[in-house]
Amino acid sequence: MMTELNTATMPNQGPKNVVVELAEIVPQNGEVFLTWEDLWVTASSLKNGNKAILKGLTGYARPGELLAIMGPSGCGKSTLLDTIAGRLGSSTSQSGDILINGRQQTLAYGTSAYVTQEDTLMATLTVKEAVYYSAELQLPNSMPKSEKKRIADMTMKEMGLQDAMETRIGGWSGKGISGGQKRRVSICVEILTGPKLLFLDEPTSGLDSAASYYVMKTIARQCQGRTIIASIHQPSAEVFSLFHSLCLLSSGRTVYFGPATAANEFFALSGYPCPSLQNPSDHFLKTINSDFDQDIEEGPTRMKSTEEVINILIKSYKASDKYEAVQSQVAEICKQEGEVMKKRSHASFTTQSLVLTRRSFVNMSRDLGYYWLRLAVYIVIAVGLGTIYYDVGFSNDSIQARGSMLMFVATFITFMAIGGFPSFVEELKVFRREKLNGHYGSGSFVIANTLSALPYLLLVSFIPGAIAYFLTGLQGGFEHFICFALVLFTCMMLVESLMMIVASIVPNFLMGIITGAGIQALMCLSGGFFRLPNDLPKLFWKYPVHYIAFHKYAYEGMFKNEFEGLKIHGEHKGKIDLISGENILRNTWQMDMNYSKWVDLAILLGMLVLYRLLFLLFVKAGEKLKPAMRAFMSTSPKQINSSERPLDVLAA
Ligand SMILES: Nc1ncnc2c1ncn2[C@@H]1O[C@H](COP(=O)(O)OP(=O)(O)OP(=O)(O)O)[C@@H](O)[C@H]1O
Repeated sequence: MMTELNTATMPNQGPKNVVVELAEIVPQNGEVFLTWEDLWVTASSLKNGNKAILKGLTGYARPGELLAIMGPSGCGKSTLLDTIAGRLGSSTSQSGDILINGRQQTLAYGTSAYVTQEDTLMATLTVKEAVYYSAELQLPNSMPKSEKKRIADMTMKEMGLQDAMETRIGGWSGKGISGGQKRRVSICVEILTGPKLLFLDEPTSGLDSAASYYVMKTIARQCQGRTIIASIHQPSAEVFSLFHSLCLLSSGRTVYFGPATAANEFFALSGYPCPSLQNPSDHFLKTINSDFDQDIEEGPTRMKSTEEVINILIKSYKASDKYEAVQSQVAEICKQEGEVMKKRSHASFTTQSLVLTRRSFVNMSRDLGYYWLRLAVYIVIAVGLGTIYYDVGFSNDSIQARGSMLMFVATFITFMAIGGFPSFVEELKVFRREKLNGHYGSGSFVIANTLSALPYLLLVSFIPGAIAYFLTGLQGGFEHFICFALVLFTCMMLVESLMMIVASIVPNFLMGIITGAGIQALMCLSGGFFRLPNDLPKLFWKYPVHYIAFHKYAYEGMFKNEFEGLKIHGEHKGKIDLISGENILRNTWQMDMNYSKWVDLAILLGMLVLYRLLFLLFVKAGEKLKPAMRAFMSTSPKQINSSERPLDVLAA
């Protein structure tokens, strides 16, 4: 489509009629046209009030093109990407129109991918495993396994990862592949399915110039039928030549938006030509970087501050044919009201749950901090418990000893399940990234995490449990031991589930550990051991905390298991009396004897299901609440302080 535009007079340019080529703008085969108009983003803080990050940006991205967003550090590149990808944090508010194919619609599940600046990968997997698992998770069930493997191998090769395929990714738990290779793995797992819309936040950071070129070339090659938007810091001339369009930002304002090849001419016509032998992108960034307060030479004698130069460039852009072309293109795309985005076909829920279970199981087996370290510490503690309470006997004193030993197991051993929290938080980060990119849903993750943890939790509860149980000489019999170990196992799973809920609410793992520990401390205080049930203050501690705390049922289950059927050899006036365990439970520990230990175990299992469902609910609520909060916080541009509005908007 060709449109003739009458452009306004531009500094250093005479008025002219410009013929701008408008691309074919009817989206086909799930293609995506993305437009944003008068986009404002503000961050609000109590200390600094409202601060505009993006100031009235307008632009578009089309299928078959690679749009590069460039600008000095802090100019708003990531914010722009986050905003148009619908991922803006709730601490910011936005206004303006973002349309997909001319419609106000959300990106359908799995149609877009976002490679974030931070590489969030599973540190324990090798590159090959990470990409294979990702292919199995994302590609549809109808595709043969060999084809999935072929696509994964080809993509890894394209990303230059063939030599690192067998190396572990590594991370906080140990060194693995380099930062640049991680970047490439992150890109690799997102382009496996060829999403129709791809956002890349600084895909070349950490890469050397050759790797940057090859990675960007691979990305540019994916453009056919796809819309790709990448923020980039400092592209070499070769990388720059791969861009179709360029969006140049400075302090949240557009300095230039248009064909990448025409940017040089724009700078020259605005009075700031690129010196010969200088990389054009270096020149652009140097000219518009106001962070260092450098004056820019303008002729042999005149100097201008960077801020002045930026304002000149912005005015120049506003008066240029490029600006007109952007407005016309956006209007034209919006008029079309094209395709409604459809979900991409992907692996079934069962396949995703199974693949995730396998992946999580492998991760848990390789991450020492997840279970192995805990198993070792538990064994040491169990030996400690067993030797301190060794062969506890049946005397009067053994009542207190048995009670203390069981309380320690039900409270402190389970409390230490918190130790696996950092590993879980790392896994949760990977889940969040993959979930946002539509690799799978929250349900598969919760199921997979539960199933993969089962064997390890059985190990860490049964082995140390057996050591402590038999060394102490608690009630003999298989049934008694199984009940004791099952209560311990369920409590450990409950603590893990509690920590999962905490992780879904609290932003970082240090705060998570403190919060989780605090909640458990309150529950164990009201569990009925440190203060007997009838002595607990009625308000709050007894009703409701005592009944909500899983410790009540854990103590009851373990105590009933131990004391029921037990005969204690008590001494009364020099004579030996046999005291029944039931009496001790009723009178010494004030236990509710209206139901059996198995009911306590069943209540604990019910709580476990409830906790896992709550975790699922919190994860899902988070997904729904974020956009709602953003919509609630969205402001109209008029609410933004007028001093923040850019020159061009004020002038209009
Ligand atoms: N939630 C927020 N609250 C307050 N300020 C914010 C928030 N998000 C971004 N900013 C500020 O907005 C500006 C732009 O941030 P952004 O991350 O988009 O920049 P960038 O161009 O991507 O930078 P870099 O290239 O260094 O990654 C920065 O000054 C940043 O401090």
